[in-house]
Amino acid sequence: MMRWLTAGESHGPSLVAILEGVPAGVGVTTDDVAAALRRRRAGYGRGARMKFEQDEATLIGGIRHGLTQGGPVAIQVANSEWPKWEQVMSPDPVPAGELDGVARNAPLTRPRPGHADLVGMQKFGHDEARPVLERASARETAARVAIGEVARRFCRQALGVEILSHVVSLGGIGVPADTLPGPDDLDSVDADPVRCFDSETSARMVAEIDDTKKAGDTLGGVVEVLAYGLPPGLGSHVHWDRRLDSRLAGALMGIQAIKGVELGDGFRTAARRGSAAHDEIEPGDDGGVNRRTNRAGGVEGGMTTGEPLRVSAAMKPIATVPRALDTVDVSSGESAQAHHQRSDVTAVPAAGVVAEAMVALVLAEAALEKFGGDSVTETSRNLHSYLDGLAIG
Ligand SMILES: Cc1cc2nc3c(=O)[nH]c(=O)nc-3n(C[C@H](O)[C@H](O)[C@H](O)COP(=O)(O)O)c2cc1C
Ligand SMILES: C=C(O[C@@H]1CC(C(=O)O)=C[C@@H](OP(=O)(O)O)[C@H]1O)C(=O)O
Repeated sequence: MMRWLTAGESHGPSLVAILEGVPAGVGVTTDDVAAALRRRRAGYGRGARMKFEQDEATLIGGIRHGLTQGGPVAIQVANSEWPKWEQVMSPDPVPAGELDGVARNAPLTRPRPGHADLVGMQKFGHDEARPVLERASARETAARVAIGEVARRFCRQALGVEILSHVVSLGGIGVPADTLPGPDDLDSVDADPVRCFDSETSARMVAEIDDTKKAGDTLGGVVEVLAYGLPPGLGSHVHWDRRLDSRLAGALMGIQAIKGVELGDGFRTAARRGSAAHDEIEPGDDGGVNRRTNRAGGVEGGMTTGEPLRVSAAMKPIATVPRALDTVDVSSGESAQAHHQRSDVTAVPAAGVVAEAMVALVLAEAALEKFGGDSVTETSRNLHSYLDGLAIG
């Protein structure tokens, strides 16, 4: 069984993530994790904070000489801005008077619509938003990306699976319907300013980000995660919470600001006739079976089919809108403008990187359920024995 947790606040000393149940022998280094974290910070349209704040990754458990050892993997992602927040976010009580007049400690009493601010204050009994927004902030996704990199490497090394993502729409501008990066295209997607695989569409997205920035507004969009090389049979049809589609949807909806998830052609399939909605099966050259299409996105009956996995996630526009939204100042009960310091115009390219991490964690867990193994070698041997014994394949 694999399980994981993160802890930490946006302006705290560091985030930390623990991933338990990783087999021994996964090759991963500090540089690998740092490179994954850099990918999450990139993307045209991200805000000033991405430039001046650095993620400082430290592997603090479970990895020795570049290989996982079988114990829990713990990764710390420190925040280079911490010294400025040491008093405001101090875990221990701060001596009386020390925070008087400190601007960044001013109570945030104007909750921002679209954030956890207001309902978090109501639920947890806070009179200002700081204790809510510090944990709700998507900076937490840095911790997920760190352990997601371990899961991605396990998927690659034990199963031969490659996971990547690309932006399929941003601010309503979408790629042509047949845009599909292959397993080796991650670097070229990453080289694009908005992580879009179609350069003409990318240029229009960049122009839309520029216009939106001038207008003091923000944008959302859709990312698609692809996984190539999956065996048939991860997940199960036998119960709702064993279905791989259910688990992928939960994992992606668990990313801040994701409001919809689609497997394969998803909502487009709902508008088709049955004869044009499914993936017909035909005999393969090697005595096996082929699919004519992959509209289902590589999952049928809650199980991988062996076709590429395609799962998309829709992100709402950034909620801290520079042209601030209306709210109420809870200290006075009067109408006010929502609190705003700075904002990204869009974080859709970064959301793709986070979505890859979540998919990697789900696939690694599902693979370990199916094949077991306490080492990469053992998982891989079990996978090949299963593939060799497939009655139809
Ligand atoms: C990678 C990433 C970066 C984000 N950056 C910002 C940001 O700069 N400003 C902002 O207001 N929201 C940002 N968000 C979204 C907020 O975290 C999100 O709107 C908030 O958690 C409320 O969304 P929810 O209702 O889905 O929880 C970001 C989300 C992600 C995934
Ligand atoms: C710091 C990160 O993202 C932050 C996520 C975020 C939010 O509300 O989710 C709001 C912004 O923070 P702030 O409003 O404090 O400047 C982003 O910069 C990060 O991704 O590393």
